[in-house]
Amino acid sequence: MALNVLTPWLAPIIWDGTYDIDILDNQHNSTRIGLFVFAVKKYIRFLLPFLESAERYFMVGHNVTYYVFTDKVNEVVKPKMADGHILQLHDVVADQRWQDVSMRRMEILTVFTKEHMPNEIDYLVCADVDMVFNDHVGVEILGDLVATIHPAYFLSEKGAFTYERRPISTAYIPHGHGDFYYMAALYGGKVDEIYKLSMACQKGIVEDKKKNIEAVWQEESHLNRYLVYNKPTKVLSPEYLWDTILPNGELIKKKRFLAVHKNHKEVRN
Ligand SMILES: CC(=O)N[C@H]1[C@@H](OP(=O)(O)OP(=O)(O)OC[C@H]2O[C@@H](n3ccc(=O)[nH]c3=O)[C@H](O)[C@@H]2O)O[C@H](CO)[C@H](O)[C@@H]1O
Ligand SMILES: [Mn+2]
Repeated sequence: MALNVLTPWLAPIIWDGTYDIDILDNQHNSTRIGLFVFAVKKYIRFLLPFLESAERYFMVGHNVTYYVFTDKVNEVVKPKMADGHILQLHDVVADQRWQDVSMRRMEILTVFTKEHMPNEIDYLVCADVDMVFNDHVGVEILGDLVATIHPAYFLSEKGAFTYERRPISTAYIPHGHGDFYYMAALYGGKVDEIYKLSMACQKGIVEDKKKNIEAVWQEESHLNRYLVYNKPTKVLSPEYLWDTILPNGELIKKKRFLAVHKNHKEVRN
């Protein structure tokens, strides 16, 4: 099985060994990078390990601003941070359903990528909080529009991708369309690109809600729909999103960003 390093539209797929970090670090010596994360309700428990692991592995030596959104600003324990790193804490409503918390991220992104972030950062990286950095994740992931291949589907036939297949949803992707199944737990890009992406996804989410439907994988379905018709300029291999319970781990030499195992029922209620 050959693992591709280039998409059919000639965007690089980033694996260990495809880039020289010294060259890239130099190119980005004044780049400002944001990391956007929600830690709402019980998910606050994941925040400190997430941030501590980010301090160890994420954009080391660069300017980083963490944008943390939580309903428990007063409970946040701040990690020890490197010089030039900033932690911004923002209040966000706690939706009852975990699906709504997860989708709320798109709405917040439409606001922040328009009003605050353009003056503060050049690139934004959006992540799930129930994750830990486990190896280097650096400026090699920066690009205009960047998405990560879902680690459960990197060897799958397109027909097996769990895109939204109901035409009534705005996230609908017809059979035969689409290139990869991307996971919403890590994506990013230039601030104005994430503004466009979040606007499109949020619009779709709202339209679906009006019709009383919810895409099969919530905002991940809308993200996939957007990326079928707006191709990412860089694609991250499953090195950048891995879960140790998955098969084919021997193909993934660097496991850079790992899912934390959780009891879904307990943590979501
Ligand atoms: C294997 C699997 O089932 N994957 C799906 C599941 O991912 P996950 O099981 O990874 O979703 P999740 O429970 O991590 O929720 C996504 C993120 O929303 C935030 N959050 C969520 C709930 C909450 O009470 N508080 C909070 O802060 C938090 O940043 C979290 O990491 O659901 C997502 C929701 O769209 C995607 O569809 C994923 O494909
Ligand atoms: Mn998650």
